[in-house]
Amino acid sequence: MSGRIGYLGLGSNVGDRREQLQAAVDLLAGHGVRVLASSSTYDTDPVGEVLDQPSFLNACLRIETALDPIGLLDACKAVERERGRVLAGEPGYVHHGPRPIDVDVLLLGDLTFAHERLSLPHEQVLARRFVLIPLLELDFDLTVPDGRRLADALAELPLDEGVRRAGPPLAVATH
Ligand SMILES: Nc1ncnc2c1ncn2[C@@H]1O[C@H](COP(=O)(O)OP(=O)(O)OP(=O)(O)O)[C@@H](O)[C@H]1O
Ligand SMILES: Nc1nc2c(c(=O)[nH]1)N=C(CO)CN2
Repeated sequence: MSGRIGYLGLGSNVGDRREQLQAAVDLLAGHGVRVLASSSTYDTDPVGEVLDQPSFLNACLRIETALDPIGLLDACKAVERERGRVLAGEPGYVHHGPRPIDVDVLLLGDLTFAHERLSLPHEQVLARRFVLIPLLELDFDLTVPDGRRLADALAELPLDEGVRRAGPPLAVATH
C-alpha cells in the first residue's frame, strides 16, 4: 500500500484495556490502514470534562494509508463500533466519558483539515501529555503542519497530568 504516513491515538479505560488496544490494532488492517509501529502503552490520569473515572491506557500508532481524511476517520469509527463502543450521537454516549476503545486521528501527513466531523491535526494534539509522550517515543522530531515541534509543546505543558509507562508496544504485523 502506498499512501500517507499518519498517527493515531488509542485509549481505553473499560475492561481489559491492553486487550482493547491490541484488538483495535488488529482490526485496522481490514479497513485500509496499515499499522507500521506502536508506542509503548501508558497508564494515564483522566483529563477533560470527566475526571472521576478509571485511569486510561493510551498508546499511539504510526500508520500508512491511501484513505482520504474522512475515509480514515470512518475506518477509526468502524473499529470503535466493532469493539462495542457507543459513538457520539447515540443513546448512552458521554462526552469524554469511560469507553472501551477510542481511536483518534492525530496527524495525517502534512494535511490541515477543518470539517464538522474531523479536525486535522487533532485539536488537542499539542495539549495532552498522554498523546505527546507516545508520539515522541515513535518520532522525537515530529512537527505539526505549521512547523511547531511536539517536543517543544510537551516541554511547555504542566506536569500535573500523570503519564506512566505501563507495558511494551502493541504487537504489529510484519509483512
Ligand atoms: N482528529 C479527529 N479524530 C477523531 N475524531 C474527530 C477528530 N476531529 C473531530 N472529530 C470528531 O469528534 C467526534 C467525537 O469523538 P469522540 O467520541 O472520540 O470524542 P471524545 O473522545 O469524547 O472527545 P475527544 O474528541 O476530545 O477525544 C467524532 O465523532 C469525530 O467526528
Ligand atoms: N488520560 C486520558 N484522558 C482522557 C482520554 C484518554 O484517552 N486518556 N480520552 C478522553 C476522551 O477523548 C477523555 N480523557
